[in-house]
Amino acid sequence: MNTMSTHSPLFLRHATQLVTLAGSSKAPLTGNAMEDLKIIEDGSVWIEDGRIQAVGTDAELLTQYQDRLAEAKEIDATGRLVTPGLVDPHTHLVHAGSRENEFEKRLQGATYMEIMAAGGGIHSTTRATKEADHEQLLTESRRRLDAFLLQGVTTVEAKSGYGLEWEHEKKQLEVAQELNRTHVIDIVSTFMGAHAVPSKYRDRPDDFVDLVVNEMIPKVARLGLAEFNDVFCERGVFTPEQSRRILEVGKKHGLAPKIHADEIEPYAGAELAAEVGAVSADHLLRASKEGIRAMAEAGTVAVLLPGTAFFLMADSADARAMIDAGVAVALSTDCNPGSSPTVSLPLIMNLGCLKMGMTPAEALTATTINAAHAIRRGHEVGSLEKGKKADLVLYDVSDYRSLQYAYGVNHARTVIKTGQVVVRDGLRV
Ligand SMILES: N=CN[C@@H](CCC(=O)O)C(=O)O
Ligand SMILES: [Zn+2]
Repeated sequence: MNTMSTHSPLFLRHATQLVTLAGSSKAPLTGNAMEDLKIIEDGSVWIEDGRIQAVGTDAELLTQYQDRLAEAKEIDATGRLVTPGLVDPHTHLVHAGSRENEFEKRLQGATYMEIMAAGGGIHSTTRATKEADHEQLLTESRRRLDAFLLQGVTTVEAKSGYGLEWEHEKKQLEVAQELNRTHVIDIVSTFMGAHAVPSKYRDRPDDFVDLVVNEMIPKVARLGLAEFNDVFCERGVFTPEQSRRILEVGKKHGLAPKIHADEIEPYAGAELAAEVGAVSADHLLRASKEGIRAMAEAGTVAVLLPGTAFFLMADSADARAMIDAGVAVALSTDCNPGSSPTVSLPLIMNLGCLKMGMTPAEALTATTINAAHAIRRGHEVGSLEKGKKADLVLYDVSDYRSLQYAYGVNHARTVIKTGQVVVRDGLRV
């Protein structure tokens, strides 16, 4: 939502640690640079017209704005950590229903893919989403967005893919658009018509691919319903050849490619991501060494989803190997009812550290500036520097490592979105 502030300037002062991540608006951070959070101690930020006007030590900003102090509203961040608003670059936000029954089945030994092959999984959420009307989807998704916001998330990517028919894919994308207009969180939309092969196409999946590329993608592009095009490239879902076709046709229509790659089995998804110039390849639990190398060369961001590995009781992606190979790594919740029903990026950071060998600093980079680049918003959000959207989070701790360390705890107290306080004392304003 465009919540450009017409109010007085905000002067946030004296943050014990002001994590700025400044200087990387053009490209994501890779290698050792992912550890450099560009922290300012006793840091302050001057905010006006929804944008960051200046960032520095309190002494610097006091000098710069001494003539205007009287008109500003002050926020005292003494003893507090302040970070950029968190960015979630991979969610299935817009959906209906939940899948507790499958959770129980998996605990008894059924696998995610077995459940899907038997007509459950993505198909089950597709049935619920098709039955839901626009209003119901709006209400359910808005509730999830509110929960994201309370944990410091200010930008969220949202995929379709629970319609699998034009009418319902369109409905999901329209709900995402309406949420973008009416909720303070900014939404970035991705079309994912190729999320599963509908049962009536089970024996002729290429006919469904035809439908996606010949009808759905052109309509999505014509109506301006999404910016990205995604596909679930996985054995038993879409092959690398089908995925390539879907992503290449998307590109012709101006939709930037993303891919669900190498999640359950190695399937050369990372290689395909690099080949088609995908903005991001996501999951990558079973990505090959060659695929990782190719992604590093192509500049494809790895969006890793350790909550999904945790929830599916699978081995996590090898974030360490990816960072060491020069791949820019981002982290996401994957918020969806089947493989990761969470809205907590701080929890995901914790799992990134404990399960994937990331450092706390890398995990924070991966949920801010690198996450922003994974959805082509690196110029707008993800760091605190002059000219960027004033999206900030103020926590009840003073050390950034507390965010990854205290798992399952929400430390966000104040959230500022486009220059306005939207969460105060942990509550929605
Ligand atoms: N793996 C594919 N898609 C989603 C899960 C969707 C679902 O199970 O409903 C994911 O990214 O994890
Ligand atoms: Zn996903």
